[in-house]
Amino acid sequence: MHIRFTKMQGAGNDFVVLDETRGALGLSKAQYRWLADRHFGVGADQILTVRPSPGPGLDFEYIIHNADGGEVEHCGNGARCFVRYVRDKGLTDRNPVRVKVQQGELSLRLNDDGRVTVDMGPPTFELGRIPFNSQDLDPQTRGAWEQWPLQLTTDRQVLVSVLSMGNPHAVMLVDDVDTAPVREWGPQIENHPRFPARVNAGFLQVVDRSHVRLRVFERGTGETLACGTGACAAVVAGIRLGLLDNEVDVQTHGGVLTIAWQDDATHTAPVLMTGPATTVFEGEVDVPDVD
Ligand SMILES: N[C@H](CCC[C@H](N)C(=O)O)C(=O)O
Repeated sequence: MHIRFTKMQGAGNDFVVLDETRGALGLSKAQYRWLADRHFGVGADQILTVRPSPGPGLDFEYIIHNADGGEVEHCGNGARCFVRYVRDKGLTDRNPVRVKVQQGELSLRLNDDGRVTVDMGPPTFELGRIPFNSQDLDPQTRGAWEQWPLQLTTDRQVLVSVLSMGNPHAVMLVDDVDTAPVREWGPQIENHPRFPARVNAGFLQVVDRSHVRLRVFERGTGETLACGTGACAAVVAGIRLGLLDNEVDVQTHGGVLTIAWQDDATHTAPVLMTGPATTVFEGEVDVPDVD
């Protein structure tokens, strides 16, 4: 199948963007995986698809597939590229743009300085909705685990704060992200049996109350240069642990994301993420009928 695509990146998290506003491409999981493949395909962390509005009050539907071909609930860096794409392609002149994702709706605003601010919605802490499997735990232990951080047994005991930004995250505090065992522990946490849908594993170094460093071993992709939902999850965890103020610059290998969360006793305030979104090149390719 011959397709056109746009290559984009947000803080080094890179994407192939597909336009299905004039008709569905009907790609298979294997074809998404091929598009993401950095040797046999185009190469990307995720594949983003723009689809027509699914209903009133919404401008588009936003679909995300990981490099392993699996469809997922959310991609924060991708959301910033999404609004850059639909505006640059003349698919809308609205600002902000409202899009439907699996778990809800997002508002995406292109700022005058070229950065993009996304209202990522509120975090979710209820273990069953992350999802985090705690059925075998007695209610008292389970209740305690709701209070964070949770003990995970990998090849050693690790403490993680678990939450959802629409997609699942486990955030672990480390002294130095440069020496953190991301490649060793990332896959163990990603595939831990406590996470029936797997999980994105964040490694968070607190520099001061408004600056952190972060590496994320992403579910279905591996370590990326930046993870937008991971930056949101890490800052939310840091604020709830009393380590961070309510606006934080997150230094990733690919750039800086600014995350703001005005937490209160209900923990239901929306998380705002601001960062870059860049078009790298336009392309077209014959996607093979892989399976
Ligand atoms: N790997 C993530 C999806 C992409 C998230 C990340 N690229 C972002 O910017 O939020 C997951 O499986 O939930």
